[in-house]
Amino acid sequence: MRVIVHGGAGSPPEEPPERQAVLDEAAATGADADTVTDAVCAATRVLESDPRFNAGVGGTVQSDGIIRTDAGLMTDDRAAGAASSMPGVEHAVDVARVVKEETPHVLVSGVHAVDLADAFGVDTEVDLWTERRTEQWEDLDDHPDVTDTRGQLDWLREQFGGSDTVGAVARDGDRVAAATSTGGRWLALAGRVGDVPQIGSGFYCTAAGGASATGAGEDIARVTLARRAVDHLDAGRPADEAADRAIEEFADLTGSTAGVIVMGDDGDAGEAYNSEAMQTAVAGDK
Ligand SMILES: NC(=O)C[C@H](N)C(=O)O
Repeated sequence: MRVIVHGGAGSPPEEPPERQAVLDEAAATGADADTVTDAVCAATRVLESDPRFNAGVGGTVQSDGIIRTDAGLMTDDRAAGAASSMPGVEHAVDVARVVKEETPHVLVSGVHAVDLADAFGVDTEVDLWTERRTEQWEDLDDHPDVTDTRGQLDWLREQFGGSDTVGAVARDGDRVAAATSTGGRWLALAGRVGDVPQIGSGFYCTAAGGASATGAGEDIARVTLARRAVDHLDAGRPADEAADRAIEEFADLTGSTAGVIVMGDDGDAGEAYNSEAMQTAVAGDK
């Protein structure tokens, strides 16, 4: 089992060695799993539980002061599941897996996704707030009036941002899986959903390989970044080149910043980003 993980594209992170150690642990945990789906879920769960990353515990806060999580998961047979806008759900990737394996759908959102999580034994009502997020929220000069949507939007445009999303791609022989999980972007409008749970944008997978994207979610969705990277694998390009080309196309089309990890044939792992930083880790045998 070969696994690559990322901890989000963005500005240089605080505590890079400590973050790298968690990414290494996530990749190694995934590489020990029995199936590619178990691998990407296990790797992602490690990152969702670590407060340094913007996924699960430590996710970003939306404009109404609520942390909501999103995730997507896809395998080489084009089976996919995603879940979005879930308050109190640490392991969003497990809910994406429930959607993929237990429902006829590809995306379930909001309180209904939380109910689905609960029905299949995924923990809900988890406290996702960390010290850092509490301080960031309390340090704001003012807080938006949640009853005034237009006023909130004007206020948000000044504050909006985000990084530290997580993702994993695994290959074992012919089998491939890709997963991405996030708290979204800092102070996005309540209910905003980014690229992460959208097939082809935040995650994508075919028999040729898989990809997990991170960065400015609205721009990633506009160009379906993960799909672009996998299309390059499908065209026979090695993983690093597939990732590079996808990011070049993304930058040309949007002028924005993002990163992508890719796993192609025989556990060929690649990555590219045009943000200032993106930490990754690779583990397991080719
Ligand atoms: N940090 C990120 O990668 C954010 C994520 N792509 C989103 O827009 O929700």
